[in-house]
Amino acid sequence: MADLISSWPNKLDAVPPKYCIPMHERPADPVQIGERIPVIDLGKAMGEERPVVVQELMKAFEEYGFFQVINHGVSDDLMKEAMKVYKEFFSLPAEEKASYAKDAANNTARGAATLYTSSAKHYDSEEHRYWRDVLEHSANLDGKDKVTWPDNPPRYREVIGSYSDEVRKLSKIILGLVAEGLGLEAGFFDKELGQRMLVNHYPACPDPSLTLGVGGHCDPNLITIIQQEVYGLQLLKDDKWIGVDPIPGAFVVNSGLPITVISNGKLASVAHRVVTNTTHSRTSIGTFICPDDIVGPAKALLGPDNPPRFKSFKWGEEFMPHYLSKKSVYHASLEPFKIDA
Ligand SMILES: O=C(O)CCC(=O)C(=O)O
Ligand SMILES: [Fe+2]
Repeated sequence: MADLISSWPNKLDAVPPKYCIPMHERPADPVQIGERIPVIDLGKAMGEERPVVVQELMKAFEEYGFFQVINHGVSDDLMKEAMKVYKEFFSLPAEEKASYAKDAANNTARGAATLYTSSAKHYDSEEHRYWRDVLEHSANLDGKDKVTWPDNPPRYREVIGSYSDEVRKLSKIILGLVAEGLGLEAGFFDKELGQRMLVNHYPACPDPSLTLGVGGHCDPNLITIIQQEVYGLQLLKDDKWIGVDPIPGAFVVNSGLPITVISNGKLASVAHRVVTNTTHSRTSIGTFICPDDIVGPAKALLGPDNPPRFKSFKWGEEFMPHYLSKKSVYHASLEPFKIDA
């Protein structure tokens, strides 16, 4: 059974050896925040300032692969309620959480809700663990998968059902702006895209300098929409880790590797990681929007001046196995699909 950190009976004074990550990955300064990533006011996207918002978003995805979004349409109450539900979930008794847990070495199952600690596939040795527990399940449009979701706290399915619907709407607005910014037809991303909830819980840690909540990686999906309230997320810009400070009521949005392929290299997917802290546990609610099964450079972008830089591939069958084996090497999972200039 997975050894959930949030189920340990006692608070520890020291980090157990298997949670101490290799020296070269340890965060030199876990609390650094530095420059602020772009903040986009989505309220302006429906009015005459829409072209400005499109430009801001494109610039953010080109330069940072990240932005924060405010006035996004998801109500504050729903966001607070979802965060409460997840915090309650992670503080359920160990026996109850154990019923969702599975072997950390085999955490790729699709569909059913699963709970696991994050063993670091990222390192040569499977011995290393990150300092987080993860709850993961699909949240698809037809709602049929709801029966596999947790039913405790008792309002879980109702609250997270509304939350995942609202965040899906937000993802469509964001992807519509991305399509517009790239010069693609408005409905380019307007499909029934897969959606997953991936919720991280990082307990307070006795020594953040020895651990990471999750190691540096790029996301394998199209875009990720993160709700956070405690600092911990950092992204790699110009070879330096910079922090993403939580803005109350905002979401953090980042572009995953398929966006780089679809945009034929124009938009970035940027490596990010999570540092721990000694005083607060941190829960982050990730909504992962997945691409269509076939991913390739958008045809409308290609021409003599912009030849394809990637081959098309099947996301689930061809890309994901590479991704899962090369996760720590940031963009390495795209290598087999690159076309040399
Ligand atoms: O906890 C976070 O803020 C981000 C976690 C993350 O990067 C991921 O789950 O892919
Ligand atoms: Fe991520």
